[in-house]
Amino acid sequence: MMNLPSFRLEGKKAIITGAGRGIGRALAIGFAQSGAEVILCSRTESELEQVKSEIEALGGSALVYPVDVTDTAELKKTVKHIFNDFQVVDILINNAGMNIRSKANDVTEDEWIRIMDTNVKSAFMMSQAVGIRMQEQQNGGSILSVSSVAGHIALKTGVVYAASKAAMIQMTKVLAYEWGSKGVRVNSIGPWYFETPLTKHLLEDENYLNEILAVTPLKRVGQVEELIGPALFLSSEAGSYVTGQTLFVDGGMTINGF
Ligand SMILES: NC(=O)C1=CN([C@@H]2O[C@H](COP(=O)(O)OP(=O)(O)OC[C@H]3O[C@@H](n4cnc5c(N)ncnc54)[C@H](O)[C@@H]3O)[C@@H](O)[C@H]2O)C=CC1
Ligand SMILES: C[C@H](O)[C@@H]1OC(=O)[C@H](O)[C@@H]1O
Repeated sequence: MMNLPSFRLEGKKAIITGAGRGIGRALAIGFAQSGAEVILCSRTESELEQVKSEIEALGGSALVYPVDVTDTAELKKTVKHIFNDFQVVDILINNAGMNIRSKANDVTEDEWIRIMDTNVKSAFMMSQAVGIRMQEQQNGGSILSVSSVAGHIALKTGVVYAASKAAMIQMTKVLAYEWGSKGVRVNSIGPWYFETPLTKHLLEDENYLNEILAVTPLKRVGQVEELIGPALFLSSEAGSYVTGQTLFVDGGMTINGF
């Protein structure tokens, strides 16, 4: 008889950034339904309160910490506040992100700063602030960043966005390398298209959607609920010997078969 690994999160505390809508909201609800006490972070308090209400209606537990993750001082103060309230945090999900889909010829310095600050700097600063505390915890912790297939192959969704997501993949490897001995696992997931407020307008364009489906072996875009399983695997005991990896959740898109 083998000890089957658990995907359950009872007794675990999980911080999720960008938890107010889209992928972050789905992961927050899914992790709460898996037993975790979820700590909801994003700029929009009203969205977070709505997700908190949804989680509580399902019998789960959630707390709201509004924060702009691009403001490092505010981010560090919020993380300190969270640890004062919880003492231990077991899981961090770096999900907050954005995109401005400019062609390379048209990218402005402000666009570069906004995308890199939101997608990469915030993920590193959160990982550092939370990871330093996780290294002091008896059971370490798990950090999961939401990258993208755009960090692995060329897309037409913006060169700066792609660079930011590639940076997250490499950051994942080096943090895993440095923190493994302290029991902190660091991984990322790389989604292809999922219907969220970030992508809804794109996926409503029939021609654009057909282009996506033409390169997607499963011939459909993802549903945000389909990210919960991969995220749970990497964040729970079921993924206890996995670190430094990026799991592409992409309908097969990155295999580029012909
Ligand atoms: N939807 C998709 O097809 C894909 C999304 N992704 C990534 O998944 C993550 C979530 O994307 P979606 O849910 O689609 O986007 P979304 O736009 O629906 O949600 C983004 C979330 O991040 C939060 N956020 C943005 N800037 C913030 C800031 N400065 N401080 C705090 N919170 C902030 C927003 O409030 C929102 O809750 C992003 O990192 C995105 O790059 C990756 C691949 C595909
Ligand atoms: C697959 C990409 O990550 C996806 O493409 C977009 O246009 C959005 O920005 C999503 O991130």
